[in-house]
Parts: sequence; structure tokens; C-alpha cells
Amino acid sequence: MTARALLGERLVIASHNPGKVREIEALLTPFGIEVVSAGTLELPEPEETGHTFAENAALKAETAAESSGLAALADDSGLVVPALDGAPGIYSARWAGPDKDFSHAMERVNRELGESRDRHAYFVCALALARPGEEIRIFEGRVDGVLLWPPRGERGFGYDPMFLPDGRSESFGEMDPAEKHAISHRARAFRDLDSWLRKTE
Ligand SMILES: O=c1nc[nH]c2c1ncn2[C@H]1C[C@H](O)[C@@H](COP(=O)(O)OP(=O)(O)OP(=O)(O)O)O1
Ligand SMILES: [Mg+2]
Repeated sequence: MTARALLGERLVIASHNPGKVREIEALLTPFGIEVVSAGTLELPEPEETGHTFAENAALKAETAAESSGLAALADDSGLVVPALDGAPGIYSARWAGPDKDFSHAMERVNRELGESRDRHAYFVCALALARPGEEIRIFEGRVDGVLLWPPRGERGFGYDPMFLPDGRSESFGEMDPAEKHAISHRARAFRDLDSWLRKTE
């Protein structure tokens, strides 16, 4: 797949999470690509049966590309806590249950950590880019930090209020979105995508 082909087309953002779609739209702005979300096109939400972030991202991008006939970009991401053997990891969304209750998911993370002295965690983002009938591409990013309790801030989404990125004094829930976009796992995956686009131009 070439950058030229991609840049001349409409791109589906293959995500049903409004917090993510908002961030992806902001991160895509400099690329000047016309985007449409999976929700707007009423695309189905596929079951995430993969065992890795990359597999689930690929599955979501391929499903969206096939059902829309357009190029599609999917994001599979999550919070990895080494002291919890990597949980919630690819199950990060599922820990919030059908009501997407992240206060409950954050409480579970904190409860399972208990008195553990190791509160290190990182977010991972795998982006998958698919065009109908073409080989899929994966881009990845990660950001390290520590888990706070109680959670802080109302901005962002998901586990943001309990995540303090290394070297910062504000949680992702407190930060201005532009600051999160400068350092987040998602921003780093976009940098990876950007350097690939430049190479293939
Ligand atoms: O920057 C982030 N800040 C806070 N929490 C985050 C972030 N990035 C991922 N997360 C957590 C919450 C999210 O729900 C889950 C991803 O799960 P994941 O399956 O990739 O997304 P999702 O089900 O919410 O939407 P969709 O699959 O339609 O793209 O990890
Ligand atoms: Mg999902």
C-alpha cells in the first residue's frame, strides 16, 4: 500500500469508542486525509477474538475495509500492569463491562494491586491500516507511567484519570488534550505511521 493511494481516499476510523475517535481525528489532522467514522457508516462492531493488540487491530481494520470498500484505520489499545501479569491488557475495554463503566474498571485495577509496591503501568496502542484486497500494516506505540489512587481529572477517557505518565505532574485525565497528544501511546503509534508514509511517498 502506498501513501499516495491512501492520501487520495476517504479513510474509515474503525472504532466505536467516541473518546478514541476524537483523539484519532485530532492526530490525523496534519495528514489532511478525509475521514469518516465506523459509527457514522453504521458498520458492525466485530468481536475482538485476537490474542494481541496487533491481532485485534488488524481484525477491526480488515472488517471495516471489507464492509465499507474504503481504506480503514483501527486502534486496539489498553493498559498493561506488569504487577498484574499484564492485566487488563487486551481486556481493558471488557473490564469496564457492557455499560463501559471505567470507574468500576479503575477500582478493580487498584483493588487487584492491593499493597503492591510496583505501581508501574503502560498504555499500548496498535494501529492497523487496511485497504480492501491489500496487505495490512501495523504501527505501535507505548507510554510508561504509574498508577494513581484516587483517580484525578475528568478529561480524556477510559483509564486516563489513574495514569500519571513518567516525568509529569498531571494525570492523563487532568492534561490538556494537546499535551496528551504529544506523548501518548496513540501519538507514538501515529509517529510510526507518519514515518512509514514518508518512506513510501
Ligand atoms: O488513551 C487512553 N486512555 C485511557 N484509556 C485507554 C486509552 N487507550 C485505550 N484505553 C483503554 C480504554 C479502552 O476502552 C480500552 C481499549 O479497548 P479497545 O478494544 O482497543 O477499544 P474500544 O473497545 O473502547 O473501542 P473500539 O474497539 O471500537 O476501537 O483501553
Ligand atoms: Mg474494542
